Amino acid sequence: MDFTTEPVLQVTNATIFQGMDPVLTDVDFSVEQHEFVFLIGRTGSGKSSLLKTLYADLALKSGKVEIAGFDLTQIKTKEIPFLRRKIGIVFQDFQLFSDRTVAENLNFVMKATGWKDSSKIKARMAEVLLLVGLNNAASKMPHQLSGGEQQRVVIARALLNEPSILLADEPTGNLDPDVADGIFKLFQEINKKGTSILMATHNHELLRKYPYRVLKCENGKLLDSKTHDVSFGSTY
Ligand SMILES: Nc1ncnc2c1ncn2[C@@H]1O[C@H](COP(=O)(O)OP(=O)(O)OP(=O)(O)O)[C@@H](O)[C@H]1O
Repeated sequence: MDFTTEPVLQVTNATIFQGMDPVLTDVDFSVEQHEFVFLIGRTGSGKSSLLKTLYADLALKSGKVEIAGFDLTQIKTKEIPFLRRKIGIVFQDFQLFSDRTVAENLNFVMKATGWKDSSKIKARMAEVLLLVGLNNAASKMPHQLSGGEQQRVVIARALLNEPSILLADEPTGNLDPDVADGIFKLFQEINKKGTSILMATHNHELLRKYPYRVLKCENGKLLDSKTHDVSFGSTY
């Protein structure tokens, strides 16, 4: 557990690029430890591009980003796996291997992130599966699980290394409303235990129901509900 009061994420005067094209300019915001923040905006407005920049999938070419103790202006390719140990990622592009059991999926990530002791691996695996309410799923194949259960495994996987922040891109996107609600509540529980969450969503219901801070991508800028009047009516 980190007892400092530094923000877990600080973005200063950054430009977010896709190739040569700037998607968002003058991006300035920080996320404090324990904060839950929604990221909204129309399709194509730059939410995924911003999140991808934060976990160093897109290069930071301009401005400064400090996240989970890493400075992305200075980060070297070989350091990126260490960064990703401290950031939990729940993204459409980070799906489960369909030909491996849940335990094998988790084991793969643990091995890739430096876990060696098999009893510790087993214990941590059991812990994260319990946390997401799937204590009996270790030996199941992904196709034996519902969409919501698979998403819970993805979340369990993101939690393996006790990240200080979770980045989630539309984590409830393809789920029935009831199942989506359960997944959202799981994010809230994780947040209450101390992990910051930055979640991109198009789900108006969530925004209306939960008055968390909102960052909105609009016209190439990032608006912050802390300092702007951010609308999230049906028009975005
Ligand atoms: N791989 C890519 N190569 C080039 N341009 C891209 C790529 N991915 C996205 N873009 C462009 O970058 C801009 C921002 O897209 P991005 O995916 O970040 O938006 P988004 O807000 O996440 O959208 P959505 O809500 O549909 O997921 C768009 O103009 C998009 O066409």
